[in-house]
Amino acid sequence: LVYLVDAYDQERFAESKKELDALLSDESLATVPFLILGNKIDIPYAASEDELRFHLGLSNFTTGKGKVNLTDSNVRPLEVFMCSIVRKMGYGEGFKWLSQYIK
Ligand SMILES: Nc1nc2c(ncn2[C@@H]2O[C@H](COP(=O)(O)OP(=O)(O)OP(=O)(O)O)[C@@H](O)[C@H]2O)c(=O)[nH]1
Repeated sequence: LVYLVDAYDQERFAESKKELDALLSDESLATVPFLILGNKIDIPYAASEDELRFHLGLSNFTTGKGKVNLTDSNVRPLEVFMCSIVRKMGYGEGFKWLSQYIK
């Protein structure tokens, strides 16, 4: 699952968190890897990765970038990557991270 959040639209972080929480607690998605993309970082004052993680309540839930083997762990892969769709940057790393969990 790829969840794209506008990192500049801070007023809607609470709404984003609510939607994300609903997806995270959906039983039919329990084993689905989650890639959270924080978009629009080309705009000054967009939230940083840490800020976004905090506002989405993910500070203690991300499972690690790079190659992390979670096969026997019962832990759902979840990571935050910052990106700018208009600048064509950042999301490649995110999708690469995600691809290791797709069989
Ligand atoms: N600066 C910037 N603008 C972007 C980027 N990606 C998309 N946009 C612009 O954002 C606008 C659409 O984005 P949103 O308004 O967030 O679109 P949306 O998700 O359909 O809208 P909501 O459902 O209301 O959240 C367009 O004008 C895009 O050009 C980006 O990486 N940087």
